[in-house]
Amino acid sequence: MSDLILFWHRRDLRISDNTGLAAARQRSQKVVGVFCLDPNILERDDVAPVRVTYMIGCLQQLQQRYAQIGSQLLILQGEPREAIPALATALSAKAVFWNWDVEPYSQVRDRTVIESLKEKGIQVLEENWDQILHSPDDIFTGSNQPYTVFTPFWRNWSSKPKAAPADTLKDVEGLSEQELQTAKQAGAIALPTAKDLGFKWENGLVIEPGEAAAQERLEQFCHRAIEEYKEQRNFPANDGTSQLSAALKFGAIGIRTVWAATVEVMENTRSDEAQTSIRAWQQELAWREFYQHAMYHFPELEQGAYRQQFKNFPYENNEEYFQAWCEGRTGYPIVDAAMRQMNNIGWMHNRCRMIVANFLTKDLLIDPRLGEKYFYQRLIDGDLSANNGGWQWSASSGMDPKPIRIFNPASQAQKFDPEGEYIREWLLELRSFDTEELLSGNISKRDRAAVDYPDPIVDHKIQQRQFKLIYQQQRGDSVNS
Ligand SMILES: Cc1cc2nc3c(=O)[nH]c(=O)nc-3n(C[C@H](O)[C@H](O)[C@H](O)COP(=O)(O)OP(=O)(O)OC[C@H]3O[C@@H](n4cnc5c(N)ncnc54)[C@H](O)[C@@H]3O)c2cc1C
Repeated sequence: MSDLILFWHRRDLRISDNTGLAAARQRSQKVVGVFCLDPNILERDDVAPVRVTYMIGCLQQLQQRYAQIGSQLLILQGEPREAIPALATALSAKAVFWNWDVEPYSQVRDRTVIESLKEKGIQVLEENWDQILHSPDDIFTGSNQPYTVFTPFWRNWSSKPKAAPADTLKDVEGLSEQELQTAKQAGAIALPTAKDLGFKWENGLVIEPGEAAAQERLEQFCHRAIEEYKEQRNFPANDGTSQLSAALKFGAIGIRTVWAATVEVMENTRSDEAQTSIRAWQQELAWREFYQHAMYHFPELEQGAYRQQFKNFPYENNEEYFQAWCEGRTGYPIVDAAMRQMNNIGWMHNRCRMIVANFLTKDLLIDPRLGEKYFYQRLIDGDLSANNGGWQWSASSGMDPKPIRIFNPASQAQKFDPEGEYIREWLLELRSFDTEELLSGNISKRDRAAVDYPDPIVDHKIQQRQFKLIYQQQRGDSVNS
């Protein structure tokens, strides 16, 4: 009889191209999955109902995948440091394997689980990376330090060979009926719905959960859009990006599979333009890793600004302004359209994420941590490292060096939504206005009142001057806009 290995899934909700799972299968034929609904995560006040709904959908699909190959995915609910060792002990598991994570909470949690398992004589697989192409300890500067600037990171990271996708789990043995009973006694439960867990999301999912849907999305994107990515990626009204972020966050797709797909399209195209686009998309995957490595090496990023002059920045934090920003009622059409997109579907285009984050921090003078949390409460793809990196980049408080960027909402709209399609899609009350009015925001008080659309809550020109002044007082640096 084979030894039982439990594989603890966390943000790798798939059986294909999963490095830890493939390692478990190499060790034994009897591999059973487990997922733990962790109150330390689910009871935080920044959990997005849409994200939990997507995650539960991925877990449903994963249970089906395990059933198809003759094994099971068990669900636990409780403190991982108690629930995982209790299940492993009850089932006399030889080992518990899982993939490593960069997030500060995961690092602490995993150490307590390892301790508890080792005390019970159960083996673990340590330091196994799966969700990134290179371990954070593999990409260092010449002086052996973590990178704090993206471009040299990218040069180093992109020059390194990438691993091929890991073997898909197959030919496995699951638990017997009797062992399943034991698992239940040790805490295994039926998979709850998001609603059972107290999360209400009624707007449907714009991104279909699960491994098969993620694979299909990747194929579709690589079939066509990736070759036009550089051109299309900045226009929120167009379907020019992959929308793979939720799948990458929860690991519904393996990063090696994603990378291999980009290499394949690169090999099959001779057009310089297409190759530049594919490279641009690969670079986004590198940004994702840059932020994950940064979170691993500098866990204090979770608490706030990286740059010294932003650590005590005197943000005004006007509550009414913050509320208006959250609701998409600032009176700036491109900002409001973007916020309503996120509030409605739980996803926002990258260009718009940059616009609204810039607006909150530079025009409304509100602490980026408030915006970061609001995003996390709403996004289907909410990810600590990417969200923190995006907010710090937009607030100019992060690792990227000067210049300080101040976006003008009207110029952004004119450049990236030139027909006003995106604004019209999300601001129904402004649908019949002229494009010029939508883009510039030059709409009379009377016209605004007639459709119950607010006046601008601040004046961009005044606010940007104010921001620059405060910034210069803090440090005396120059500011570009
Ligand atoms: C303020 C702000 C907050 C953000 N919050 C998140 C977040 O919580 N979760 C998240 O996944 N992304 C976040 N991003 C990054 C980016 O906006 C999204 O990854 C992207 O919009 C997702 O759409 P896509 O999958 O179509 O991206 P594509 O353009 O197709 O990019 C492919 C993949 O690369 C990664 N990626 C792309 N851009 C970035 C980036 N700038 N930083 C890190 N990874 C990137 C994502 O995994 C994405 O799926 C944020 C950006 C900003 C400016």
